Amino acid sequence: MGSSGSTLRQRFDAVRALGAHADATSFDGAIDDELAATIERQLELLGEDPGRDGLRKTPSRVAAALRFLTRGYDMSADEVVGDAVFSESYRSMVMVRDIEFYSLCEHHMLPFFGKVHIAYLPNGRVVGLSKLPRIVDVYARRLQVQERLTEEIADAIERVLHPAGVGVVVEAAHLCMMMRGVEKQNSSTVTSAVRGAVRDCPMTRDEFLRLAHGRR
Ligand SMILES: Nc1nc2c(ncn2[C@@H]2O[C@H](COP(=O)(O)OP(=O)(O)OP(=O)(O)O)[C@@H](O)[C@H]2O)c(=O)[nH]1
Ligand SMILES: [Zn+2]
Repeated sequence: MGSSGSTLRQRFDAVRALGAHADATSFDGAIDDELAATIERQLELLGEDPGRDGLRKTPSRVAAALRFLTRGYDMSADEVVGDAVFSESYRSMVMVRDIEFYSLCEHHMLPFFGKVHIAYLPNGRVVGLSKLPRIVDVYARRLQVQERLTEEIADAIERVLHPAGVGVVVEAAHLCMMMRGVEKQNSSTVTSAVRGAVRDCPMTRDEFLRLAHGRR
């Protein structure tokens, strides 16, 4: 599986290669059933009784939750933006701040979550504002590391909008550093990706950092 994730078809083929659901008609159904079976097995290995009342539906619930939390694999930035790109002469910085996100770290499959700030410099075109948080979800709803999430959001905005510059800042807390491992409750991780004039022009870069830190 590459960093962009596999397609539903590839995942279905993988499920079929295991010999399960050879004649299933629904890709989604086959994957959900196979996921639930592995979760039932995990419960057994953890010493639980998957047959007891409270756990009977847990494998299918967890399967559905995992599919929801990784639904970005079935989405693309181009699709979510659609035709919401509009000709405009406005050329100053546009920033959408404090976009909350939830992702799963690819090392432990535990949540990391926080806020994304996105800025771009229009180059004759602006994008519908809601599409920026939608782009965040396309890449956050996958197994990720924070650095790649940051870069992928910036890459997508460049590709879709061809702006004069892009800046993305991600601030996050990682549960794998909080509830296990080093058990540090108050650290936060900040990553950034800057492109075009947001990287190369000192004044623009300063404006971006000021806005990203909530100063005017
Ligand atoms: N760079 C980066 N590292 C991450 C991210 N999420 C989790 N990690 C780290 O991935 C690393 C995996 O290290 P390993 O030594 O293989 O795994 P581990 O023994 O579980 O490590 P500890 O968390 O230190 O107990 C850890 O240092 C995690 O903090 C992320 O988004 N970016
Ligand atoms: Zn982790």
